[in-house]
Amino acid sequence: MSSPPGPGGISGNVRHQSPLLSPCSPQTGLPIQQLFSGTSTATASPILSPRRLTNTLLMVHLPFGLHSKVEVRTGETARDAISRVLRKRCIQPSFCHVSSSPNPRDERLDLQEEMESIASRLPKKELWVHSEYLDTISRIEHTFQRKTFIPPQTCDACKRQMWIAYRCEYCNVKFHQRCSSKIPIYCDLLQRGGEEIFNKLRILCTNSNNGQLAEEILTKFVEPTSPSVQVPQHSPGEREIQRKRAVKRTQAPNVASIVSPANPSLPTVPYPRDRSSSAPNINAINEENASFETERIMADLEKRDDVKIPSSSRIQTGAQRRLGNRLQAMGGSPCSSTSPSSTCSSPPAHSLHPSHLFPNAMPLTPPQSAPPQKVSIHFFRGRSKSPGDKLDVISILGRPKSKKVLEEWEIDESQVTLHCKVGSGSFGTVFRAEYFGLVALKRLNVAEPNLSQLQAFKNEVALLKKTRHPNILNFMGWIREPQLAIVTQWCEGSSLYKHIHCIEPRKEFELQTVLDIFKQVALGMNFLHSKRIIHRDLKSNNIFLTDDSTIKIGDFGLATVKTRWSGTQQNQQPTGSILWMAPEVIRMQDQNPYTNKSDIYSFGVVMYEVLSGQLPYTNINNRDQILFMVGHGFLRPDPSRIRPDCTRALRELFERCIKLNRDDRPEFGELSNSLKDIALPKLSCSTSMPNLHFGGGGNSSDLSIHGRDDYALHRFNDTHALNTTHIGHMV
Ligand SMILES: Nc1ncnc2c1ncn2[C@@H]1O[C@H](COP(=O)(O)OP(=O)(O)OP(=O)(O)O)[C@@H](O)[C@H]1O
Ligand SMILES: [Zn+2]
Ligand SMILES: [Zn+2]
Repeated sequence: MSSPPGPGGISGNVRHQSPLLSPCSPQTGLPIQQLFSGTSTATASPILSPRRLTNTLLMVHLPFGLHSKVEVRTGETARDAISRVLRKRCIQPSFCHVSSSPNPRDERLDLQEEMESIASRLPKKELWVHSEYLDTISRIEHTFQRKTFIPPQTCDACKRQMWIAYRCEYCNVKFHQRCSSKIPIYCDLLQRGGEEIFNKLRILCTNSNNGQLAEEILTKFVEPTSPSVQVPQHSPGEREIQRKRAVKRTQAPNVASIVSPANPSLPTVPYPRDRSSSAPNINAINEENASFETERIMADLEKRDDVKIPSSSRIQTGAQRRLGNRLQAMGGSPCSSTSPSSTCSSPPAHSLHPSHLFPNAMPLTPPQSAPPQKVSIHFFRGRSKSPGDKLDVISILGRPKSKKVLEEWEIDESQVTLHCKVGSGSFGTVFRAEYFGLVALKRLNVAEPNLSQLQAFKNEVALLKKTRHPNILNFMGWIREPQLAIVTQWCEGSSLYKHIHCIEPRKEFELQTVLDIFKQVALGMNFLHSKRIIHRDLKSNNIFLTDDSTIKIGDFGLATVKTRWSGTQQNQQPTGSILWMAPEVIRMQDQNPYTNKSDIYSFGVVMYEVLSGQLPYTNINNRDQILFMVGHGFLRPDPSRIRPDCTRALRELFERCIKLNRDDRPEFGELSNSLKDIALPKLSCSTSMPNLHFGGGGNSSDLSIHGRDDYALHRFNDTHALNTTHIGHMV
């Protein structure tokens, strides 16, 4: 996999300028002062140098307000050490220089020098990587506006048509809300063009270390009509665009006035920039213009001997090129340097490069040290919203009330009549309701979903739509306002949990019924797994028994929502009910411990509930102790509690499902077949184990919070103690 370059970077298949090379490159023609690029030097060979760590860390301040700690390694040059950090963040080293002060105009450091000796001279152990150039042409955050596109346009991420979507006012990247995780993290201001960027680049040309770069870009992109550049013949359409663009230029404000030398720590160029100074121009002509310009410049650059254009760029479409940074042609290194000291050790942030946008796109997560708000959902508020506006579902997904257009499977809540609250789980509250018949409406506990939560919700809804199976609870739609909710088929017959643990007098299923329940659950789960859906919360509470003796599995899907909803806790702590959690889920050592096999484990616990008529570990009042012991394999549901008429084959299946090592557990397909093969003795139950009629216990008062207190004890976050005398089985 080739790693994506950062702003101004080039893609991985281009011969790169190693940071090991010296600063004077005849190949690129870049100025000598660009210390990060250059030709080879005899000094500093980190391949041969010993890599002893000195235990010293330097704080390195990076462009875009990022920062990072850099390990000082014996024998490593500053160029190698800092390049490594920059590439991780998809920032092109050749556009940067380093100094020991926050002022970009202060003296630069010689990057041939070893980090160790530089560090010894720095009292505060701090370095600054400056790039006035990058800071002028890009920034870390976009400014998104929700827009209606008439006629529809193409999403830059998924390439599908879009009518209502988002567009960055500055770089013109446009995308469906659902595609937001695939757009680049850096906003490419050159995409917008215009007088402002033109002026800034002009100032850079004369005043900055990045002067030559700025000039190249200025002549190649922003000022195509400059006399130094041959302008190819445009079509009549292009000429019209050029004409309109010229008009726009004359109207654009003179940004020189925003340059403020008042603060001595700031350079005399707009650094940092003031972006509120001019109204953004987001008209379509600009977009088209950017596209023509980019394509023309790319074609022009391709003819140059000293510039290597990545082949991926040649086959890009106009839209991709708009997103891709034309600067990639101007020299620099790909992320995947051959230098052993400059490989990317962590997933890079988004860059402007199109290859980053499309396949293998990473979620829109800021680099570790980036201020989180910069890429947060708050950019989706748009400027037109009043400052006090709360970010809620409506503001993100909202449309004018008068023109309510429902999306696929979306239900208008005014069409639903709520009857009563049935109960609440870890991530929502369930209501019995009426929507063309009885339904269950689950309102999700989320007042202010962030973008990834909303996205997760929509993704989950897309999954729910695929689930049509007799043993899977029917999904009927979702509700946007006033609160995110899902609507499913109603199960009058109540859950397996209530049948086993709550409804009095306690009844026990006939063994044939037990087998039937297991078979149906296994069929439903096998179907879910065939659709690549992991339930993650399979338990007797989520298995419903209907009047016609059919089992329905509910509460699957929304799995991502279940974990993401808990925000930053996501990967540190399992959420939900602990008794059904597989040991590997409890341990949470993997990034994602949920697999088909963790569902199988949960099914094993359900088998235990049905076969023993009780919950596991009811003798242990301490939840942490249960977690610790189950997680380490010291405790498991006690097979000796299983009813005596249970066949050996069934018992063995149960024991396989709860194996500590998940590889030792079966899949639901195999389990289904094994259950089919189980033959029961003719007289399987005593008079103390009456058959259960699925329809029993199913009136609306039974459906209230009946049994919830009992059940709540087993939730992960509950602090009550358990108080029964049955024992768990120590392994
Ligand atoms: N489709 C349905 N028909 C009938 N009752 C339902 C339906 N869906 C949920 N319920 C009931 O509503 C209550 C709350 O369900 P909910 O899914 O919110 O919690 P849970 O499954 O117990 O816990 P969690 O969601 O944390 O796993 C439960 O008692 C459940 O049996
Ligand atoms: Zn899209
Ligand atoms: Zn942008």
